[in-house]
Amino acid sequence: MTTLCVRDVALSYDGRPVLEQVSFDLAPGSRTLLLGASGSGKSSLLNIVCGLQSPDRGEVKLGEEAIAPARSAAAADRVRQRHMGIIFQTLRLVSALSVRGNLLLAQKLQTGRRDPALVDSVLRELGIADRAHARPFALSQGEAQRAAIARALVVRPKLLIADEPTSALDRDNAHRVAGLLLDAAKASHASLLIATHDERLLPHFEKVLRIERGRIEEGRITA
Ligand SMILES: Nc1ncnc2c1ncn2[C@@H]1O[C@H](COP(=O)(O)OP(=O)(O)OP(=O)(O)O)[C@@H](O)[C@H]1O
Repeated sequence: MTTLCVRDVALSYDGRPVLEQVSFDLAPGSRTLLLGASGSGKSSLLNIVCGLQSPDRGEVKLGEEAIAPARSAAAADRVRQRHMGIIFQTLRLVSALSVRGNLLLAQKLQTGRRDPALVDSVLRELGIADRAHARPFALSQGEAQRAAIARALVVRPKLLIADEPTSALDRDNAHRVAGLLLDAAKASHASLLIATHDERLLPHFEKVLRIERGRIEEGRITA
């Protein structure tokens, strides 16, 4: 069984190819790094996987649900909202709301309903239950990062995606955040896909997808 299936995806900007024949699968509960130099196409590929951007060619499916080509942009949005948790490089917490308010809002927007018990349990899982009523500006960097991870988990996603979660961090904090993401994905039984150029994360992952000159090379991490 596969969580995510990407087949022969291609993308060009203004006639300049960025992705060519990109194919890979993610198994349920798998942990995968998407590695590539700056400008290699990682964010473009994540956008395509999330249904935020359409490829020129190719297919993307999450389970049985089509993301590309999608019946409509709204159909792709629905798959993303119901089944994906996304942690952006800039955390994008709403400053007017508490941490708990941010999580409840995300849940309502993505699923149409609030589940306060699930929100409280995710806050506990991430170790920030005691900061539930704090506003984002009052959080430490580490707490804000946990809040952003917690927000991605309140829909119990099948796929948890993070874009460059550690590039601005020192070594210890990079490993700590990687550990948090791995634990969070495991607790939610989600597949984890992290796009990064931070090779320090390699030891935490079982599979690596390397983008080079628009193509993906797939490898298993054995060390
Ligand atoms: N909307 C766009 N229009 C034209 N070119 C674009 C657009 N978005 C990205 N590009 C170009 O496509 C290439 C891939 O960009 P992308 O952001 O996907 O790479 P990346 O691997 O995520 O880079 P980084 O690690 O620096 O964030 C880059 O050369 C970028 O300049």
